[in-house]
Amino acid sequence: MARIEFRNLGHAYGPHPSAPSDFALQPMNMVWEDGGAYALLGPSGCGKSTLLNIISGLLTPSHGQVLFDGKDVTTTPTRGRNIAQVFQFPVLYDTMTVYDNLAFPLRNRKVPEKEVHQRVHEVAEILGMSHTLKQRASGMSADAKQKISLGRGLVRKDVSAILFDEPLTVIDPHLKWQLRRQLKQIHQQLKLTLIYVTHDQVEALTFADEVVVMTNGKIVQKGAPDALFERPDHTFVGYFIGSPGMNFYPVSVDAADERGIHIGSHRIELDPAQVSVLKRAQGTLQMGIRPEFIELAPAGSHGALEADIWNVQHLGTCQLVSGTVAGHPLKGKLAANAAVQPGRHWLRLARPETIFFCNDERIAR
Ligand SMILES: Nc1ncnc2c1ncn2[C@@H]1O[C@H](COP(=O)(O)OP(=O)(O)OP(=O)(O)O)[C@@H](O)[C@H]1O
Repeated sequence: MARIEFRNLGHAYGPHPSAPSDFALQPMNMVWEDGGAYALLGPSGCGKSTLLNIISGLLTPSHGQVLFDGKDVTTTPTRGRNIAQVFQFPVLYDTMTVYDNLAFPLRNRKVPEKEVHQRVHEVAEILGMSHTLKQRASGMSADAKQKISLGRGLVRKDVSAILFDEPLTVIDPHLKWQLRRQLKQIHQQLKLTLIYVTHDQVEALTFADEVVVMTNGKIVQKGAPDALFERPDHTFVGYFIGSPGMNFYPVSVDAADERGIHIGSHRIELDPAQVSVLKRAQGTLQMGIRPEFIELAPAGSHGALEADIWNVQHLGTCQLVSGTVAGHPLKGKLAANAAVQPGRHWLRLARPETIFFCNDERIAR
């Protein structure tokens, strides 16, 4: 396994890039630690495949360097990088048995048959495929074939990293959940460097130790799943992670007011320390609060505003309320036993978990 480092690495598909929008991947410095389990999460077109293809060597970056354990591999082709890849759709030999498919990457590297036998059985056991080893791949379901592809990615112990590009797309939802857990276990047992590309936050958050969130060719945060939820560094992370995502409100400050801020024409009281951070910031200010942290509050109380709630949905463990506050949309997850019905209610929006952003970047929590 390897430590992978990007040094000022970026990529533009067209010639002579100048503006940030010319880059599919904005120049960045970044380290993927040896043995780390990473998820690369972002919407379609944000640059995930470009980044993965640069690591695997399918694409040479237009800017900067890629290093594996300190060695510059920027122009080294894929076969010289010792990378295993698992794609969205099964890549295997239909006419071969499951055993021979799993053994292929090892035999290709001239691994002794005894070791092949041991490793194939180990991986088949982990994936729950031991009973199918003698079957031909051709007659198997799409799920089973993709499991074989996963196995082919996992079978070699000597790879620098294993790259997964949305590997569970064709898998049935129940099996998806099982496989995600298996992949996590495999990582814990084997300590492989795994990079898992997905646009599905549940997949990313359950699989990875560290989630790397991308938008518009830029990494906006790299962190543990709970950090992304509790302390998003960027409004995009607040919006993209969570279900529903964070609520955002535009904020203005008044030089003479040390204890409050405004959302439109509505004043909300904050701690003076928070107000002073906002006053020093130069740029567009926003307040972000996750639906999970909103609570009912007494009329006119500290940190609260009056909201117009037009829908209450009982979800068993909580009540999902939808409405508006100060003319902006609001989603809140209130306690299952909270006394709430459609109508006007005071809600506490400024809480210890509330985040303030300036020009989309977190400046205070
Ligand atoms: N071969 C190419 N030539 C020109 N532009 C490209 C090429 N491949 C990708 N792009 C552009 O680069 C940007 C990033 O694309 P990329 O495929 O890396 O995103 P992605 O996050 O992997 O998206 P998806 O999840 O849809 O695969 C997009 O704007 C895309 O249109």
